[in-house]
Amino acid sequence: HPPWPPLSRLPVRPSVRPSVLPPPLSDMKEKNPWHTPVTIIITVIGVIAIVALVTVAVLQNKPLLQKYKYGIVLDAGSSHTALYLYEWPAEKDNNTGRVEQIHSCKVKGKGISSYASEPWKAGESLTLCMQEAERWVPSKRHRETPLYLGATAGMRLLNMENSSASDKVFQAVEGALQRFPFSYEGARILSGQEEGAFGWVTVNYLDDRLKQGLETTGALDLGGASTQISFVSDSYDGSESPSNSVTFRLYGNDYNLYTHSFLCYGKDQVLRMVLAQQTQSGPTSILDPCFHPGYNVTKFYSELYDSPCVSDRKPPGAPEAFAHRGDGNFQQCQEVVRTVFNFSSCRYRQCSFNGVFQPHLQGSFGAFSAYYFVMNFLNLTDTSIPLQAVKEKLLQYCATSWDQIVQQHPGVKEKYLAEYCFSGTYILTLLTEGYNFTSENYSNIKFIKKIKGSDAGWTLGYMLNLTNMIPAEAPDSPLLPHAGYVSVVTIMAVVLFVLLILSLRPLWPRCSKQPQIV
Ligand SMILES: Nc1ccn([C@@H]2O[C@H](COP(=O)(O)OP(=O)(O)OP(=O)(O)O)[C@@H](O)[C@H]2O)c(=O)n1
Ligand SMILES: [Ca+2]
Repeated sequence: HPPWPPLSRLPVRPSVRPSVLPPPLSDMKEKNPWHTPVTIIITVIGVIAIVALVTVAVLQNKPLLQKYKYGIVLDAGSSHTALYLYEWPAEKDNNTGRVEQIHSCKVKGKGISSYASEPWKAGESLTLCMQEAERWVPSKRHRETPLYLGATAGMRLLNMENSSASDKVFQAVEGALQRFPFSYEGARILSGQEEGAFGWVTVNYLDDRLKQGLETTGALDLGGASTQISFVSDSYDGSESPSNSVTFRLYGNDYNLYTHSFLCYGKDQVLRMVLAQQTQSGPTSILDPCFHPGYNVTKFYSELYDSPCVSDRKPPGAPEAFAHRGDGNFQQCQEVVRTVFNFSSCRYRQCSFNGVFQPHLQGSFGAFSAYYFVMNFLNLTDTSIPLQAVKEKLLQYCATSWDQIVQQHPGVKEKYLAEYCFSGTYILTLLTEGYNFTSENYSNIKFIKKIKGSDAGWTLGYMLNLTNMIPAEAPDSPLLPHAGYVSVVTIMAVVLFVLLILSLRPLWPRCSKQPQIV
């Protein structure tokens, strides 16, 4: 017998709550069983505990207000100086923290070695970029921010030629840098090996290859006065030609790096050598296959031969100047460029050129600085283009008249513009005939400027080394990534809380009788 009348006998009321349901809250005689002081207190304490636990977990592992440290490196190259500003999370100097370039500044004017006769100007030239760095680094970090200056081939040559002049340039630079509130850590000339090795460290650090112990990428750097090649080859253990060997232990891995720096083989000095080759007899005019037809500029013998790379070849009794005229012939240009390489003697198993040992090329390569400027200008950074097609493109480009070139590139400095035919030819010849890249492995080269926002070059590797930012051994990695850790703590806290509530069941107020049907 149903406790209530059958549905058909219920009085029909328009859209009303069936009377079998509990009455509205206001009608209820009993309190909600969860609204007792005990459950309210437990809930509040539980929620506070969970919030506290999660907050501690988050704060403990990752300060919400991330603090950063900074480092500044000045790259005093032969053709120009550039300032690089790096930043990294303050707590993680030497393991998981990643160093990033946050700013760079190109110093106006030429490289510091060009101020040999007026050294104070070398120091002065750095002021604007240094003031910029002062604004970029938060002032309370100024004093602890290390500042380094490294000079490369331009100062190497000046030091060889006139060491007191190079000392004076350094004094001027030092004086200028010490006026800034940073922690000045010195200015010096890097050796060719350092320049090559630190470029390699930079490329592989930015690619995350060192920390992960992956196969490394070789580094090809082309400057104005020297060029570097650095790579790891299984066929090289350092015993053959030890002067080319640099060993590192980084993140628990040993690396035996082959590196060589060719002084005078940066593109500005090679151009001098190529011009020296064409002015051996002291002519008043030359027709240069590496320059565009119609190019015609007066050049001075005294300026051309003012470098240790060519000074001993100055033709005796040469006139003051010569007309440098372009002929635009890639093949003939390559022939002249070849004359700067000496392939005749090698006392090792194998050599690149000038009797310098080079192991078998291995792996991929990143080619940066002037390699990139030139190949990017020529639209030839894509190395999947067959070598033969690259040569054909260059052949066409070199044959284009100077008038047309100037017209087609109104925004490019004429000094740069005039030299891309020569530079492209030199790069191709250096890679294929100097270093022995072939049409098969040419595509292993990548022409790059930046990796993940930081410029490829020796500066980052140099700073990482001097600040001991790459540990020899792999850092202990946390069991869980931060997000996983926080999730686990949260889930555990919620589970514990529910268990607590359940365990307090005996204390729960008993559910009262069903409300009566009215
Ligand atoms: N947009 C640009 C910028 C630079 N260059 C050329 O690139 C060379 C300089 O390359 P860089 O790597 O800056 O050389 P440095 O560091 O100054 O020289 P080094 O490393 O030999 O000391 C110079 O010949 C310069 O004319 C270029 O062709 N196009
Ligand atoms: Ca350089």
